[in-house]
Amino acid sequence: MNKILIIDDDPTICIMLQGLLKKKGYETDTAFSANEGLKKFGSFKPKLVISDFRLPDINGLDLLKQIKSLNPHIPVIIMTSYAEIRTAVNAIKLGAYEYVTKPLNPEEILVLIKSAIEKSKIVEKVDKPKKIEFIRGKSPNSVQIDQYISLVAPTDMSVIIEGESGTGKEIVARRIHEASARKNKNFVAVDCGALSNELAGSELFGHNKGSFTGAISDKKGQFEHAKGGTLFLDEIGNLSYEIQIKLLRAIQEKKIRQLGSNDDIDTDVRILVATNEDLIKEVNNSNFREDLYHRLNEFKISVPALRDRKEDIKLFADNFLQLSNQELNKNINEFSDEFIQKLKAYNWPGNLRELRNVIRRALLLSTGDRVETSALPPEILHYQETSSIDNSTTDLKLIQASTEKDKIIDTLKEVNNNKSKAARLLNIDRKTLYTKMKQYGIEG
Ligand SMILES: Nc1ncnc2c1ncn2[C@@H]1O[C@H](COP(=O)(O)OP(=O)(O)OP(=O)(O)O)[C@@H](O)[C@H]1O
Repeated sequence: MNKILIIDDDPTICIMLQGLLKKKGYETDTAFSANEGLKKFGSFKPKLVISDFRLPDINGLDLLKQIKSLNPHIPVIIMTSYAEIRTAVNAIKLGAYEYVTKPLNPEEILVLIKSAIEKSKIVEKVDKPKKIEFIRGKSPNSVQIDQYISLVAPTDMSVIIEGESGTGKEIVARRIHEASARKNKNFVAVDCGALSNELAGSELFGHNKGSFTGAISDKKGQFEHAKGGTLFLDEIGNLSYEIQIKLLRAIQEKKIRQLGSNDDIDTDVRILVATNEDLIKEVNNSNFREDLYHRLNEFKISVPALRDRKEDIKLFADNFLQLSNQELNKNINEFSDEFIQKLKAYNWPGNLRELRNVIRRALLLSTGDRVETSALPPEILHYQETSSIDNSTTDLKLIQASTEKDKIIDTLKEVNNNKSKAARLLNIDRKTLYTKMKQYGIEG
């Protein structure tokens, strides 16, 4: 039976989820704090964790990091409020499987849990990739990505795929693999964002029994699993300098060495990497090796943010509606015009992942034969009024506030939410930064 650990300090949520999951045949356990959750993680050995973001002791992101360092393959679903969507996006960068917004929708949870557990079984077995539903956009940006994919796929070139979280970088990588001569071999995706130094070495290159505490048996690395196929390294900027050196050697010499071994193993993999940082900046800051950067940068694809391809929103929304209809066994086939207008007005910090989630949830909440704006979360429904300013406004104070807010959000993103760094770059003190974040409703 599949075991699920629920972590939330709100007993009502725990009881609700426990009841729901038990009915569907899952075995569950609950914890009311992160520390209790970590303890139960060791003893209960769940197949999936669903955790609140706001916990009384450790915040959800730190808990996620700790869980991932114990088991990088475990799917973790983070529960959050809509106002915390940027944090949810960060959770995805750190390897969370998905986020769900409160109030929880039971059907949404069940659909996510089912697909997360199925997907984690695929990872365990390192199966052939599942056929993916890639939606081609029509905007000039999207058309160009498609052209780049067709151009680079048949070659064996390494590719850097850059773009914000949720823009579809992994899907682009899978598409490159599927259009390449390696398509009948494995596509192996490794989330480097969630790996500690030691784990990264063993995950990528494998290890021999006894090479470090906890290495109880020999283990093949993902390089070997991807033999003949494609290795996709997500969040590449997160790898330590030491691992970067090993990776460079693996690419240059086509040889790897398992941790604790003196023997070389030949490799034949195509490397695709993704990043949502500016890798050049990381090279200039000496966080990323320049030689590795140039090796990887044989070709670069920049996947645009959804807000920069708004012409595609209707197309993506229609496709996600069809997918959600299948997933949820529903049959609602259109949106009201106002619904689409609201989608176009919003700024989509979580990009396509957020759009897909919003559509799935809207479908769940819809009872008529059309999806109406009432099924939108308040953040999107009221976006124009609260979060952005009309281009035609002449109110200088409003313009100044909006620019300031955007600058703070961008800077925080740039420095991975490090408040001290952000304050320094913005030339204000930390206290002022916190006051402004509170004033503009920016989640930290
Ligand atoms: N072109 C596309 N066609 C269909 N679905 C897409 C497309 N691009 C993105 N998506 C959807 O958005 C979700 C996020 O995509 P993906 O995981 O590839 O993004 P990412 O940029 O790799 O995210 P992260 O930076 O968080 O790893 C996918 O699960 C998929 O549902």
